[in-house]
Parts: sequence; structure tokens; C-alpha cells
Amino acid sequence: MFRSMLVRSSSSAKQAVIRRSFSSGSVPERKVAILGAAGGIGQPLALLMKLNPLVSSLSLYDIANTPGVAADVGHINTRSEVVGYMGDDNLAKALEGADLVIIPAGVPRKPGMTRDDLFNINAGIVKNLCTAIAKYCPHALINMISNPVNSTVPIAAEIFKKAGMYDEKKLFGVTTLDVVRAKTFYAGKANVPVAEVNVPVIGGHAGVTILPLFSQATPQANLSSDVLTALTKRTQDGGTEVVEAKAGKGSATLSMAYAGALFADACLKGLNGVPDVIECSYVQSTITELPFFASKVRLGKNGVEEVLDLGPLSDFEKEGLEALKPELKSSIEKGVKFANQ
Ligand SMILES: NC(=O)C1=CN([C@@H]2O[C@H](COP(=O)(O)OP(=O)(O)OC[C@H]3O[C@@H](n4cnc5c(N)ncnc54)[C@H](O)[C@@H]3O)[C@@H](O)[C@H]2O)C=CC1
Ligand SMILES: O=C([O-])CC(=O)C(=O)O
Repeated sequence: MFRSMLVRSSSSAKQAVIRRSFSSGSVPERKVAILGAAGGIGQPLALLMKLNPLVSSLSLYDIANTPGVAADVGHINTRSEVVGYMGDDNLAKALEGADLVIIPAGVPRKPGMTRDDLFNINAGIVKNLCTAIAKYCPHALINMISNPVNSTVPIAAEIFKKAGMYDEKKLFGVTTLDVVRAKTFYAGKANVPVAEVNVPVIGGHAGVTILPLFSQATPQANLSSDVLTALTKRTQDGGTEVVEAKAGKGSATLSMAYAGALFADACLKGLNGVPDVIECSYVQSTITELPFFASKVRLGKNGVEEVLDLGPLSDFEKEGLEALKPELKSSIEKGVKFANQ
């Protein structure tokens, strides 16, 4: 996977410089912390981050079971050192010096639940973890995976504001799995090589708030409106499809770890000064009237360098955009209210 990540932007001269610096050993030191590292997402994500040559130090934190995960992953002969931290008392050490913190801590859905049903448990977990991040690694980029992302990102922002260190450029809701799914499903219907497919996905990360822009998909294909409607629905319901297939044993973990590793890699490339790193993410935004919104974002040395505008939408997508706003607005408000109570 990481070979392909590197190859993706291999045409740029800057990438060549970064590549050379790998071999001379001068690629920057980067500490990545995963909070929730012993979980269904955390473990494969730890594996994938251990394979990433941009990582020099991998910090694996959970409330349980991290020594085993760290010992296991730590035997892999790649660049990063691996340290496992377990329990509240070790959270400070897990976070200190982190450049990037990835948060898949919290409970997953079971069949019949919405992501918002996870709010009561996960909001508190995210609040505590973000309070510690504000104290121990206030300059780190944050990749929020814990659901409901539409609310957990606003919670993190409010906690950081209270701590006086909020930098909106550094806070990301991870929506990459929506993009990964949209690409897979589109390639199947359009009969094009999946590796060449690009599809922006905007809005948020739950049900109708997930809005894939198939009108902007490349390579272009002449799909009927029925097929586009079905593709949109399948992308919106992708998480539920996995929850139902796992029948009570959790939600997407492997595809999420892949998506989380892709997004983290993009963040690290941005930090390292690789140009033109663009990914969709749920960030503080002014491109709609909503204060948080997922769209294409240019990543750079300080995190978000530019929130790109939406580009031309089809009539179907325009309707989808208006339809998602009330739910996304209320999820944002719920998060803000929780953090301030
Ligand atoms: N953004 C996205 O696209 C996706 C988000 N998710 C979300 O990711 C979260 C995690 O999912 P899974 O890994 O499948 O769940 P899991 O239950 O397998 O793992 C969660 C881990 O978090 C740990 N944890 C709980 N409280 C913690 C705390 N205070 N500090 C540190 N760790 C803590 C648990 O011990 C456990 O190891 C869920 O909220 C799920 O809904 C899942 C898939 C996709
Ligand atoms: O559906 C869930 O609960 C997990 C998730 O966010 C996804 O798979 O997109």
C-alpha cells in the first residue's frame, strides 16, 4: 500500500527529494500516536502505520491490551520504534511530542443503531482524550475517527478552544472511508480500473450527510441517473452494510484502518512539505453556512492549507446538499452543547 502511496505523486520533483532523503536517513522524525490502538481499527491501523516510512515513533495507547499489540507490531523490521501505553496514567507519555494523533477510541455500532446512538459513550471518551491532547501535544494534527464524527469533531474544537490552543487547521474528521467506498462502488459500475478512480465526497460522515459527487468522478462514465442514485445510496449506507454483515461483531475495521492510514499518510506528507496533497476531510469550513463540513482540503506544513470549494454540482447533488444540512447542523450543535455543559 505504501509503495502505491509514494508512487501516487512520484512525478513531482519534491517527491524525488523526499525519496532521496529516505535513503540518506534525513526524512524528518515524526511521532504518531494512536488512541484506541488495541481495538478493531486500532490494531490494523497500528500495523499500517508501522509500515509507513514517514513514521519514526509509533505510540500505541489504549485503556487495555496495548503491551501485547506493541510487542507484536514492534517486531516488524521497519523504521519506527513502537511503544505501548496502557491506562490514564500513561496518556501523557503517549502524547508528548506527537506530531499526529489518530483517534479510533470508542464503541462501534451494532445492527439497528445509528452513529448518533454512540454519542453518549463516545462523546465523553473524546472529550477526555482531547483535554489531554490540549495539555500534552497542543501542536499535533488530530485525525478523528471516533463516531459520530459529525459531533466528535465539534466537541474536540470546543475542548481545544476552552484550553486556549484551538487551531482549526489541525483538526480533521476522517471521512476517507467514504471516498474509498465511493471509488470502489463507482469503479464496479463504470467498469474502469479502480486504481485510477477519483470521487470527492462532501458533507459529513453519517447517512444522508455523506454526499459523493459522482458528477465529478474520474475517469468519466456515462451512468444513468438510476445507477447514480443507487451508487449514492450505497456509499451513504456503506457503514451500515458492514455493521449488518458483521451481525453484532462491530463495524468496519479493516477498510477503516486502510482509510485511516491513507489519510494519516497524507497528513504526514503535508507536514513534510510535499506539495499538492489533497484529500477530503471534515474540517472547520466557510464554504457552506455550516461551521464544519467535509470537502477537498489541501494539506500542508501546518495542516489545512486550503479548504477547496465544491466545484460544479449536478441538480441531484444540489438537492442532496440542501437535504443534508439540517441533520449535519443539529449534530454539530449537539457536539458543541455537550462540550460546553
Ligand atoms: N470515521 C469512520 O469512518 C469510522 C469510524 N468508526 C468508529 O471508530 C470507533 C472505534 O471502532 P472499533 O475500533 O471498531 O471499536 P473497538 O471497540 O474494536 O475498539 C475501540 C477501542 O477503543 C478503546 N477505548 C475505549 N475507551 C478509551 C479511552 N478512553 N482511551 C483510549 N482507548 C479507549 C477500547 O479499549 C478499544 O480497544 C467507533 O466509534 C466507530 O464507530 C468506525 C469505522 C469507520
Ligand atoms: O458505520 C459505522 O458505524 C462505522 C463507520 O462510520 C463506517 O463504517 O463508515
